[in-house]
Amino acid sequence: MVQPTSTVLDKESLKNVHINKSNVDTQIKCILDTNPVTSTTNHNAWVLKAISVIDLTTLAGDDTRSNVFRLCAKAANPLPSSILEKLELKEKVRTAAVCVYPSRVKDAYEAIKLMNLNKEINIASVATGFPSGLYPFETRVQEIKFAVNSGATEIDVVLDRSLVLTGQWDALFNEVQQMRKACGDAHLKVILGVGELGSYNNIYKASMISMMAGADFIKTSTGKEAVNATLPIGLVMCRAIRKYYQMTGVRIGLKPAGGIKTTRDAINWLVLVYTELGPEWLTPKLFRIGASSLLDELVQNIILE
Ligand SMILES: O=C[C@H](O)COP(=O)(O)O
Repeated sequence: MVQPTSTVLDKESLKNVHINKSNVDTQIKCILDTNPVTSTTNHNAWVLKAISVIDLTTLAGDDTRSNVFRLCAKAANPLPSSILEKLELKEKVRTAAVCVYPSRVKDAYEAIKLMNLNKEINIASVATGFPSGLYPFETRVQEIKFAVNSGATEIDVVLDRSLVLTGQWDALFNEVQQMRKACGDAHLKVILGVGELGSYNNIYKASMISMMAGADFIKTSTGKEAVNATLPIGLVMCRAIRKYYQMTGVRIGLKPAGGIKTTRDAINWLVLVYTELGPEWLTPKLFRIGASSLLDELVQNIILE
């Protein structure tokens, strides 16, 4: 669990952040020119890596206990036996977590307990007035406690974007710090809602403030905004994570989420993180992909010879 580090970093220093959009776009083009897929074995290794970092998500108004049970079964056994037999894998492949609404956490907890996989599959819950964050602070914090008490081990909170858009950095820091406290031992992922933050500078600053206030992960989006996880935005967040690591020695995770649907999308994100943060970030402890419809596509793209 990451502790708040406001004493290490000075919030005032964020005033001089200027991120140049055309530089970001050029750098993304260079990164994506590096195609890591060089053979069938290597292609499958990237696909399996992508599966292992998925937070398998259902965040729909019609979510029920039974579809959460099905989601958990899929997270536990994402590959059909026909593929398992052909690949002869040494290690079991599972997704890193499932991600649900607070009221469905109990169902996920019971499903995962039934399979005896509590230590292998994390249970993430969205909270704090997902997706807008525009609810009273008291109820937002109560949602965190409710989800933790129901069995969530990871909490994906949303920021109140208005605090970013009006430059209320201290208020933002205080809110995230209190959310961190409410999580107790659960990991805190802070969803920035990047598509509604107005500029790359704001995305960078909100990333820094969230990390200073104790986020274990910074996450791009709820999946409900018009603009969700894009690679240029991912690059800006990686740069903030790298800067934070250089200044504190603490590694914070990245979770792109929202609109990641294809094998190419997933591999591009892995390449971005590998290039910008290094191979040590390509583990479920430091990298997740939040997605509701990516898994089937990845499984279909495993090449069997
Ligand atoms: O947190 C995860 C996102 O809500 C998933 O978005 P998606 O449904 O576009 O994959």
